[in-house]
Amino acid sequence: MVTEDVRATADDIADMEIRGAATIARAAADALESQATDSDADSPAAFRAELRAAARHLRDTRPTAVSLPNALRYVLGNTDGETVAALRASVTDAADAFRQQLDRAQDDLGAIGANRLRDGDTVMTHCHSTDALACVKAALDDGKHIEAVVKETRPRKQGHITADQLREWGVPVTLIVDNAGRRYLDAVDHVLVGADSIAADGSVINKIGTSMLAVVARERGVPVMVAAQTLKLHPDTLTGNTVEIEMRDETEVLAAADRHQLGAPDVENPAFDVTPPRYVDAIVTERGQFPPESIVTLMRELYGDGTTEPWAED
Ligand SMILES: O=P(O)(O)OC[C@H]1O[C@H](OP(=O)(O)O)[C@H](O)[C@@H]1O
Repeated sequence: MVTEDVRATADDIADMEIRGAATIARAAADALESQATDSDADSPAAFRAELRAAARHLRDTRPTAVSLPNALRYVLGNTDGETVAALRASVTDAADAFRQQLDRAQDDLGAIGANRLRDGDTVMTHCHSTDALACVKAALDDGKHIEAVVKETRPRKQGHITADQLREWGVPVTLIVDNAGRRYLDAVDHVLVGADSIAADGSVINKIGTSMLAVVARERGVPVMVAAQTLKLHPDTLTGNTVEIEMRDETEVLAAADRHQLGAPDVENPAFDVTPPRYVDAIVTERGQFPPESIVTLMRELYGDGTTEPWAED
């Protein structure tokens, strides 16, 4: 009942062919739309059940980036109608509106984040975040000269994607290994990262290594700026739930051939870590920039006191 298209998108998210919290959210909305378009359900109840099953299948791919369930919630929450045709049209409209909101949020966030960057500043990045890069792009569009020190970001080296994008925009880039982060902090004006989830207490859940970078940035007196549209706010944390940290396959850290050489050490590969709010100077959203401790106010305004799971089985 879940279409091939949805299964393929879910596989691509799980394998990180589709990655980055905002991009995952967009792909999830696209996939629900394609489920609705391809559905041959003969009753509204059957159509809704299919859509929920598709959402569950997508939801089960990666656990940490809250943009994924938030996207599913948005589309399912705006699905309405008395007939299959009306339901189908409402899913398309919801997916469209969601994509537009995503683009607008990133543009608005970029303009706000750019105000923190002065002409001649150098930023240090970790991983690849389209929200973070939107701030750099807006600063460039304002005519500012920005340079970047880009951390490689083991084990999957998403820093290469960041470096490519920045070079394309004409930003001078210095690529460094993760362990060189502290050495280069004295040469930068900001640490600029994205987020996969923001907790109600202002903790930032982002690519593994972010917390270590933030702690040494505080020690060196370099401000840490987190670019995260409100889609990254994790409503479940309002009720005390913690954010699950994805553990990925050990072969991303130790290839099978090397494992053979080394014997059998225990390998752990957490994809994300938690940076406590005291190490973060500002969370930049499309609704303005916030000290991390005050983000809970915005979260309550947008999500109320918790969330529903509209994909749950009847
Ligand atoms: O939404 P945008 O800002 O593009 O990305 C946000 C975050 O998503 C990425 O996770 P992964 O590479 O999918 O594990 C990085 O942790 C990045 O900071």
